[in-house]
Amino acid sequence: MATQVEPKIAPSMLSSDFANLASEADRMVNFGADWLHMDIMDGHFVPNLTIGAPVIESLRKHTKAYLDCHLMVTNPLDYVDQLGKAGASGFTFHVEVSKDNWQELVKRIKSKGMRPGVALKPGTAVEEVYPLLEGENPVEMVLVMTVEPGFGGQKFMPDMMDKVRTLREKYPTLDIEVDGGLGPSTIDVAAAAGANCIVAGSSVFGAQEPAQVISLLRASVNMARITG
Ligand SMILES: O=C(CO)[C@H](O)[C@H](O)COP(=O)(O)O
Ligand SMILES: [Fe+2]
Repeated sequence: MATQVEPKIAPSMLSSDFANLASEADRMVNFGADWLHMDIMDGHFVPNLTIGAPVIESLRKHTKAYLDCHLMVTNPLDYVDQLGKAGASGFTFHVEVSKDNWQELVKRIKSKGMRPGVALKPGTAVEEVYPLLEGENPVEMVLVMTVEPGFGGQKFMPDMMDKVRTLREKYPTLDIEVDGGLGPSTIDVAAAAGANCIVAGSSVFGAQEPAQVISLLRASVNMARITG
């Protein structure tokens, strides 16, 4: 369906060469990335361990880019202050671990100058995020996982598009992000469902011409916005 929201193409730095993170970030911005997607994992919420606030702080010294942080951690509240200080731009926590404290989380995220978002795993019903969009202090983005969180390079789950469609119908101006298995062969269904923020790791970093993939992803979102 047609959307008024702008496309945001966010290469996932999980697929970058972590030993050269600053130059990888520059390369993606020069290729046309709007955001850089930073996957923060604690080895507990997901069976993988990646980066945390010290790496965000180091990267922030080298780039002005919007750092779209996806927190795959069991205790997101513990990360708010350090990530705010480190220079994160967006802070997206998982609904599965924040049912009891999301209001406090959102307030703290905003008070640290970051943009709050909520993510949901493939097995989580879309209705779970409604309260976070309707309260006094709503989140500003919903991230619909299209793979099980934890690793890059997995297969896109088309069944998740029902969640995207439902959210887009209910919230026409909401930023809806899809994450996992997005690339030239899967973008059209995600864009048609109403996703506007597109995370892509292996399809961008593994491409011969990453700039072409980024521009194709953007074109697909724009086309869906026009044709609805
Ligand atoms: O959150 C993630 C994994 O948990 C990543 O952002 C995601 O998997 C991106 O990688 P790819 O595009 O290769 O699937
Ligand atoms: Fe992610």
